[in-house]
Amino acid sequence: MGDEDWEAEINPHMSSYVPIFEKDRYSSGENGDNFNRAPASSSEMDDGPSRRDHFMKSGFASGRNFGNRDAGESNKRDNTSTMGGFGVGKSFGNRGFSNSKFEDGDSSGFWRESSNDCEDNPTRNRGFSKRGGYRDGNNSEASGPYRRGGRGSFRGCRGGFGLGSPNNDLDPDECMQRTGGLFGSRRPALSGTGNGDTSQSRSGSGSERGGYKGLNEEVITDSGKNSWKSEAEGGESSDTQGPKVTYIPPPPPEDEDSIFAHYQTGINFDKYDTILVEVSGHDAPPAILTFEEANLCQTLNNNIAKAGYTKLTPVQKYSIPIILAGRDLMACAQTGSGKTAAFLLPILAHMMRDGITASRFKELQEPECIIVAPTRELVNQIYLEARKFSFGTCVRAVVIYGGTQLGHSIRQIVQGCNILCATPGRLMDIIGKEKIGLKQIKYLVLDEADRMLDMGFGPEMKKLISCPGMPSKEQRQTLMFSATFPEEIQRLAAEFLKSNYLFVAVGQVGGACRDVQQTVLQVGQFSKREKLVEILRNIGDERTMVFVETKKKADFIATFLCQEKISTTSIHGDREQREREQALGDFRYGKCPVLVATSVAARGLDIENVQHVINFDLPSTIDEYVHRIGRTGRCGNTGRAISFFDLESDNHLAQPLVKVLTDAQQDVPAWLEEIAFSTYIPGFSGSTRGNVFASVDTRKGKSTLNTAGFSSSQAPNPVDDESWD
Ligand SMILES: Nc1ncnc2c1ncn2[C@@H]1O[C@H](COP(=O)(O)OP(=O)(O)OP(=O)(O)O)[C@@H](O)[C@H]1O
Repeated sequence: MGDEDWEAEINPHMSSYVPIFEKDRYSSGENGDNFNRAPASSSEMDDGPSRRDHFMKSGFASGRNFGNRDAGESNKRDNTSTMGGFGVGKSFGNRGFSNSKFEDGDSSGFWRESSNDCEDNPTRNRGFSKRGGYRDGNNSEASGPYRRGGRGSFRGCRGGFGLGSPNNDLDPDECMQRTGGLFGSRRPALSGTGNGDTSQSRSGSGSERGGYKGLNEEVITDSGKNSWKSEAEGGESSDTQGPKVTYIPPPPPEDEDSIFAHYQTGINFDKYDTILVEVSGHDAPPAILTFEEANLCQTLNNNIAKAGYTKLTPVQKYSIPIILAGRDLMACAQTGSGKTAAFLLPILAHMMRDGITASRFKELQEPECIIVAPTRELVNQIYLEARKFSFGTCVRAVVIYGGTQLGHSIRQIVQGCNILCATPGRLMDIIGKEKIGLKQIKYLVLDEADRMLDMGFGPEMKKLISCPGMPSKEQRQTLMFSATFPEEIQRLAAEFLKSNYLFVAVGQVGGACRDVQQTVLQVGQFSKREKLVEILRNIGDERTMVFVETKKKADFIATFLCQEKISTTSIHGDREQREREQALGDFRYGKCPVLVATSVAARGLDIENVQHVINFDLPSTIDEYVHRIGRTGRCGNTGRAISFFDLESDNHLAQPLVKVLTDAQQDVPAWLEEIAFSTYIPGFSGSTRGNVFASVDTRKGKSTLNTAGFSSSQAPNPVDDESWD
């Protein structure tokens, strides 16, 4: 089977640009292997692909203070149902006008996009350097960071995107020929093996390239034609097809300072305590209030202290004792509120208590814990957290994910593996290759569980739990975490969990983080770019993520911003893994303050000091919106989210958006309320687009009618998955 969301099934010659500095760096080694280092170390702790943000910085502290919003609300510690005062949202209709200064810009300066998703316009005053770099009409290659960002950052731009008219679109095949020619001479220099081909994002047929594809996800076949390809038709495990992926991610730094580097909690961290928590299910153990109460071993406590954790977040207060008590758990808590540690710490505590044998080299490893998550960067992040908290213990965490050399994954595993962090496709591959046995599994964790169980990954997860050797749900502990949990997905999840699982809801299930100041602007399609530039110029150098709906648009907008001399990089499923990690690194470490991303970057990524999220395109579901804006305002820090609402295409989101804004006590523009009312359907129970999140544990029966009068939520529309592959 294939890999995870990030896996692009896209023609090799349509992969994205490689920034100049990357090329320079890679080409300095004979095979670029100064970057693609083999995992030579035998250290048990030294494997793992990529870097993490290691800066110690004070949190972003500007923005609104919601200090008094939750006043009087408090956690209770009932065993079965613990309620506080959160979520007393205003019903919509009672909001005034937004004072936004960005209301509905005009269309001047608009530069019309082709409706052709391929966006491969050949030329119009645009030429490209041999390496695919963007040149403007004056033939002057952009310099500095702009040059880097602009280097062919728009895939279609290799054939010339820029100001091309919609009628000038290249046929995808032609585009690929062009780009193939351009990149043919470049790629060998990047190869770790000298085979001249490092592309991890090849279209559908590659052994590791295509990876997992959910139903209806876009695939561009070798012939260059888009096609819809089900997971059964190809994917990562088809080793015989296509060129091998050779990318070996660099190991993360191993010094203690780097391992424990963290950013500061923000001014609103203490306000987490005022959020309502509801625990449902029978015989829930009481919450703990301090780390000491968890009674963890000394090494774990030391690691917690070194990580800078002094106080539990609500999801940790409730989840840790539940997991320590051996219960299955479905937990839903707002973005950036510490769900990762909420499952890692008790699992590690159990492992330490049970005295697992130190891992050692073995051809077949039998980990005690498997953690799956939907994107490569997210599993890598979870791995780094696991490595941090298991520091100084004999527990060995390993990460494997698609887009990297399979042999590298195997080498990491055979050195010893207690906790395996994996994307689904690579995990299934490794299981198929009998490098991982499942008999010892005691903990199965689904992070971003609603995503892991939806129609994209659900079948893969079902396969996982039915793999030979996998202990039955009665025999293992299954833990699910997310910030959103649509009802339908909750029902599916029950199949994975013991019937007496507990459900923890911190705040409103699916609610947005209140530390994010949300603004919705009415901006028509043709005014978006101008508005974006205006906003980014106002923002200055503050770290900003710009979400767009498609991979191609991500490149397009990134290139456009580079033209505007705004240092930008991009991340999406069509980029090679090395490029994605480079882009994320450039963003994390401040080389590029703007990251244009598809929804692949919407979930889980914990990047320090992201101060703004801009939804250039609104996503098609409200849950996706909640995850996207959750890239800012993390861990008690404040952030801002600005969303462009296009009357032509976003009306379906008006109702749930008003609901989310209201619940998070944000201003709701009058025009948005009007649209919400005009599109209001009594008894509305959700559609595949623009649905409203569930508000309770589904075992309680019908979901609670929320303040806006809607009730249910559904799995993401398959169409949305374009940006996830
Ligand atoms: N108790 C704590 N004290 C201080 N920092 C914490 C604590 N718990 C978590 N953090 C930090 O908060 C940040 C966000 O945590 P994490 O990534 O686990 O959030 P999350 O709830 O999983 O978010 P998302 O829903 O976006 O995946 C991380 O940098 C983490 O190290």
